Amino acid sequence: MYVVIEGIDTAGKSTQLEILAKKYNNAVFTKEPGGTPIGSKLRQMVLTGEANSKLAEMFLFLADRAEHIQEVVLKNKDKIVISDRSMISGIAYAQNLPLKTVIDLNLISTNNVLPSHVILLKLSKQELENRLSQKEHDSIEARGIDYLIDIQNRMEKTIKELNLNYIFIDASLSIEKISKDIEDFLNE
Ligand SMILES: Nc1ncnc2c1ncn2[C@@H]1O[C@H](COP(=O)(O)OP(=O)(O)OP(=O)(O)O)[C@@H](O)[C@H]1O
Ligand SMILES: Cc1cn([C@H]2C[C@H](O)[C@@H](COP(=O)(O)O)O2)c(=O)[nH]c1=O
Repeated sequence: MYVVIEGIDTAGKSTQLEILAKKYNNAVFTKEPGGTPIGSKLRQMVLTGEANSKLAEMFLFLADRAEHIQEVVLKNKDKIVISDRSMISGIAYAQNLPLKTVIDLNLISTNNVLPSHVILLKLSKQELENRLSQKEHDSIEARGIDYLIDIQNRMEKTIKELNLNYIFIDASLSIEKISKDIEDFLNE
């Protein structure tokens, strides 16, 4: 089982992962970017805005993803792997390129491995504004509200385009209700 939890910045992914970690104590918890030693270095580079070129930035994420799939997802394919972000973020955040092109590049990076379960936490513009106002922004969050809402729409489109097994959850529901919906989805 390869489960991914997706959503734009502040959607509540870490909050739900903390709850999942208590329920699934035999699962492998991981993340993109940064789920491997090389990935940690790549994460630092992208989030501090070292790449000036958007294309270079996307290739850094793709490198992280290729290493992560080989070293974490495939090496634990007999276990439950639960990841904070995945190729869905990779496709959605690379919004300067056509969806089809980015999907193809991402499928190369994952060796065609797709998640078995996708959880997308969806924020309203108002709730996103509220949550972003309460934290310091990294170089991607600094791109603003409209940018992130566009990314969220691309996430939804990507999940449907790839015909994945998914649940979309309103991220402004209570933490407990979201967690229950996730548990039901994983137990289906
Ligand atoms: N269901 C919820 N209702 C209200 N606030 C929430 C809910 N879930 C999370 N939060 C709050 O929203 C903020 C962002 O949550 P969290 O860090 O879990 O998001 P994230 O998706 O992991 O963010 P990022 O991608 O930026 O790391 C935190 O202050 C958290 O306490
Ligand atoms: C995987 C991936 C991520 N991003 C962006 C999304 C976030 O702004 C950051 C990651 O930070 P988080 O604390 O882990 O949420 O990177 C991206 O632009 N492209 C990607 O492929």
